[in-house]
Amino acid sequence: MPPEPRAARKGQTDPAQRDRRNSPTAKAAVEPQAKTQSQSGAKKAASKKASSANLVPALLVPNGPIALVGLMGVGKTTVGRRLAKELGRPFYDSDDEIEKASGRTVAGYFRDHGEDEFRAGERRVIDRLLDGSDIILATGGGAFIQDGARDILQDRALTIFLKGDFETIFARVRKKDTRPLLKVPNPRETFEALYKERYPIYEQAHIVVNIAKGPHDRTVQRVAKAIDHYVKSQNAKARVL
Ligand SMILES: Nc1ncnc2c1ncn2[C@@H]1O[C@H](COP(=O)(O)OP(=O)(O)OP(=O)(O)O)[C@@H](O)[C@H]1O
Ligand SMILES: O=C(O)C1=C[C@@H](O)[C@@H](O)[C@H](O)C1
Ligand SMILES: [Mg+2]
Repeated sequence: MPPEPRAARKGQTDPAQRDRRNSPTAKAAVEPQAKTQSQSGAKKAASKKASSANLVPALLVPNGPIALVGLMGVGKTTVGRRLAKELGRPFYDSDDEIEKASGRTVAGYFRDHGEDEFRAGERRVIDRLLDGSDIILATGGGAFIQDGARDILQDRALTIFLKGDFETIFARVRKKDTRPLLKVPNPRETFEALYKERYPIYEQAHIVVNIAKGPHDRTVQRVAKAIDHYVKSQNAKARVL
């Protein structure tokens, strides 16, 4: 079930709004609002510097967790960290949290405990992180593929599938040899198999965003706009019902 359309202005976490979030009248009352920054101002701000604020001018963003899902290398961590900065929200990465909790690298954890235990740990970490707070969560590439973690993510977060074409993301993952699933004699074949198996599952996310060509920040902007559209479409539905 997608989360309720709990819209807030960018960076705001309004507790009163949270309390109202399950009320149908509250849904209907959330109107798309005029942008507070002019388009030209937004463009200037966006082009000024990759890491500067205001890449994401005054869009509607729901309260509660937002989770990025998708294949390894697509940019969940990179984009998630920047999105969190733009929205003024805390950022977490499930792989990092597993590493912190276990004192092992992801690769070390796979090696010593195997994938099944890693998945159980991943599920626990995601369960702990999704406590309703307004966080941005970058998930590990396989998190959304396992039923248990996917159910938790779908129930308690607004999920966003970052979708990239095979060659672009394979070129990225080839640069590092830290990903245990790709430490195989033919990583291209393995990656292709994961791509084919997993894409239909990632498609179940509440929102799908094609990654942009070029700098990370273009994708950050796309994600923010997609969230805004999603909230507005949910509000429109609430008004019709
Ligand atoms: N738009 C981009 N242009 C160029 N490189 C990028 C872009 N987005 C991400 N990258 C690079 O691709 C690599 C993988 O990105 P990242 O670690 O964010 O992916 P991920 O989806 O979190 O992967 P994993 O599931 O393995 O954690 C990083 O080195 C990152 O800098
Ligand atoms: O795609 C996957 O299954 C994985 C992706 C990484 O983020 C790590 O969670 C781990 O390497 C497994
Ligand atoms: Mg990552």
